[in-house]
Amino acid sequence: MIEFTGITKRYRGRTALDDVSFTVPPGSVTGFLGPNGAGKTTAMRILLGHTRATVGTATVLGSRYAELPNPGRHVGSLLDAGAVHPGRTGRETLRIAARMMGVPIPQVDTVLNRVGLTRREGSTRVRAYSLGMRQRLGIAQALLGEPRVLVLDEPANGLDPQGMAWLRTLVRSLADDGCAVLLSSHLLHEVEQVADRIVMIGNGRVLAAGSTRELAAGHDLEHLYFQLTTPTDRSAE
Ligand SMILES: Nc1ncnc2c1ncn2[C@@H]1O[C@H](COP(=O)(O)OP(=O)(O)OP(=O)(O)O)[C@@H](O)[C@H]1O
Repeated sequence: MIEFTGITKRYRGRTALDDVSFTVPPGSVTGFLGPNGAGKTTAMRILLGHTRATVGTATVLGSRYAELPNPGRHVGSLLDAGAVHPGRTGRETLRIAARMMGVPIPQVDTVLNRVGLTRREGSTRVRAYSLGMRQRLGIAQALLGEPRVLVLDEPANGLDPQGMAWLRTLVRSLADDGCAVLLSSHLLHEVEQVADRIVMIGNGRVLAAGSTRELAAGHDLEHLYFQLTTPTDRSAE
């Protein structure tokens, strides 16, 4: 379970999040939607203890992330797939993470296999990875500790159509096994297919939250999205 309660985040007078409250229940996928700059990554960074909220609390499994013993065993996250040492191989990257989390080393090959990276790709330095391969490695790292909560920021970035279909199946099966999954994306059609619930934010505020079916209400998510989010007039900037 993930719980955001009254989260406000201000950066030098600019409000990135404004009194944001929502939950992500276990056994579900919650799609986190909103235009560029809406505050999705900021909310996830606060949840994962990368930055502090100005006001409010964000908890995961009932505790603040920093208070969880060995958090990687409870919460898997993918925030920036590019933030991996380029000189290490995928397998080395995961082995280091496994040692830090106290995860048995054979689990490294299990997750590499689960994300569809071959043995050869696992032995390749990350600098030679495509965007999609980096994304898969990031997802492998998120899965390493067999967490009950997953926080994935735009995990479909760079994945080809097969990769996106694979990601949908993976995320669905994790939720069906009881995981609470929070997944941000701009790919409305993808989210519509996999998410049980939607939280839509704009300008740092929750615009809509509820079951995907109820929110789409006979239309599709894109319809709702355009109804709720007013595009910024960039020509005026
Ligand atoms: N470290 C920071 N310092 C100042 N402002 C920041 C910082 N991080 C984010 N912001 C601002 O907070 C707001 C929300 O940004 P955030 O990255 O959370 O949006 P997002 O919904 O994830 O966007 P995108 O879809 O483009 O990834 C933006 O106005 C952004 O410029």
